[in-house]
Amino acid sequence: MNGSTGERKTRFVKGESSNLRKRFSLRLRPRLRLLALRLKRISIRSFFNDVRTFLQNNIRRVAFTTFISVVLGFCYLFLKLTALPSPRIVPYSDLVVSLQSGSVTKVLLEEGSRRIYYNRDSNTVGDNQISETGSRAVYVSTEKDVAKVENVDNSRTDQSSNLNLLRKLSRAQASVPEWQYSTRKLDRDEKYLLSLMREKGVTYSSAPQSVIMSMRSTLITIISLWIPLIPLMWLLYRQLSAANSPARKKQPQSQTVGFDDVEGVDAAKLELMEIVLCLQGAINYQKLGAKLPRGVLLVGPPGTGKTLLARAVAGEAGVPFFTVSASEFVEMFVGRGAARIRDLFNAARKSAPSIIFIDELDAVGGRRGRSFNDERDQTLNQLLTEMDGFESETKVVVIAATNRPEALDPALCRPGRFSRKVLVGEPDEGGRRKILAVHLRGVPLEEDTNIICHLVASLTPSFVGADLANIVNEAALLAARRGAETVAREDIMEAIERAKFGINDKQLRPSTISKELGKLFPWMPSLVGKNDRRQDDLQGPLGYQTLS
Ligand SMILES: Nc1ncnc2c1ncn2[C@@H]1O[C@H](COP(=O)(O)OP(=O)(O)OP(=O)(O)O)[C@@H](O)[C@H]1O
Repeated sequence: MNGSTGERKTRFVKGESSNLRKRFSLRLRPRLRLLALRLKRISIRSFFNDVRTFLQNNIRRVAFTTFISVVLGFCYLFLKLTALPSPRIVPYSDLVVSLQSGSVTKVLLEEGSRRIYYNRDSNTVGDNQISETGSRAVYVSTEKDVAKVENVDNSRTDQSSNLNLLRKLSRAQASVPEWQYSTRKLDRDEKYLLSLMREKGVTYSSAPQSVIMSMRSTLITIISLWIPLIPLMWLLYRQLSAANSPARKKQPQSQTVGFDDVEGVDAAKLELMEIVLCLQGAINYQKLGAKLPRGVLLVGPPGTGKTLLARAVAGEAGVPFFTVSASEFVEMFVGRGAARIRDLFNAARKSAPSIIFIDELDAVGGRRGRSFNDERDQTLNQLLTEMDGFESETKVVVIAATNRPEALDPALCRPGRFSRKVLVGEPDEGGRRKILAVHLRGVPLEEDTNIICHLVASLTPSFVGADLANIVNEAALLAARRGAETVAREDIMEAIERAKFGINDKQLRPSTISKELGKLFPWMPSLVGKNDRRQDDLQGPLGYQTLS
């Protein structure tokens, strides 16, 4: 019986180990093979190349991180090397009681602080105090330990405990501080303390804190203060660096847009033409004692071409053009927006004659005192000051655009600032025709451009320049989707329909989408084939199978 159970056991163990081996071969082997393959593919040279390119791209960050790590490393080393066993901190009354009992041997009064260090005669220290002190006061018990060791040695009852005690003793001696106790001095008690020490014949002296120790405590204070401040500093740094980044620094742009590119806003064009002529010096306004208009405010609904007009002014005048959106001045930190306005105007003054264009002026030019946003008010004040600060001969014109002139602070619109307001309204039919002609310039049409312009202009009342530009673009895209060489009338009609009513249901039908996708990606038979076959309830949410 026993033999058979033993056999079964060995068979069972064998079976288990073979199972394990199977599992190993099934799970681990392929993985190991894959890992080996991957490791083979990684060449050391490419790895070093990657590291080099990473370092080249992030040299500043790497240098900064290394510097911080080295500094922290040094701090750690310094703290570690200068670490001394600290004395036990006790209440002031303990010092007085010890002095009275005559157990104090030596006292040091630290200069420049209220700290007092003292030592006691260890023979008079009670057992209860030793246990109380814990790890810090192991040194207090050194002599007692010696006595204990001797006793234990004599009796030779337990050699291992003897060894343990010896080890403990050596560790204790290594951590013996110069001063056993430390306390804080009480105000107006020096006289009593001194008289008590004299009376008991205690050795006392005073000394300044050692340089290393004062450095150590300063370092600890700095580190403990800075660590919680780091996230805040990081936030501040990011804000400031974002504000001062080269991308944000205003560079003048040379414009390639001219008045020929802006149509349907003839009255506004005429007004601005005068400024162009003044900047070019074609009109001698100074001879008659006139001043160059400081600011021009373009007012009108969105998409009517205000930005385009401002660009055209710069393009026609051939002067540097500084363009900003007023929302760029809205900063988190008080004073940053104002500083950026100052920078912008300084840069424009340096490259005068020049044009500054501020888009969406209402973002900073809203009435002051309406909100608690002090930062915005400061930015606006700075803008007002800068516009006042132009000398009469400085040829810098500020053009601003807004859709909400009623929201602007009245101080912005007074003469000398944005005194000239130019309305850029919705174009009439003739205007729309001209705008379409501008945008159809580079588009190959099946029919005559004039006919298309007339047709589209008549079908799009209340459309602005941006809408018309969008219609032309959509039509071209639809034609490209068809694979056509030219834009047909149908494409334009569909683009108008889309602009007016959005993309309709008919176009969104699954079959339509699959057909369109099939046309766009004819090399994907899976897409075309499956979609043609599967127009039933098994289709995906978009009416076609997934590409995978
Ligand atoms: N009068 C126009 N002539 C030609 N193109 C125009 C005209 N108006 C608008 N566009 C087209 O619309 C686009 C957007 O126009 P733009 O940015 O100048 O409008 P905006 O009035 O400044 O709008 P917003 O008030 O929203 O900033 C232009 O890039 C241009 O293609």
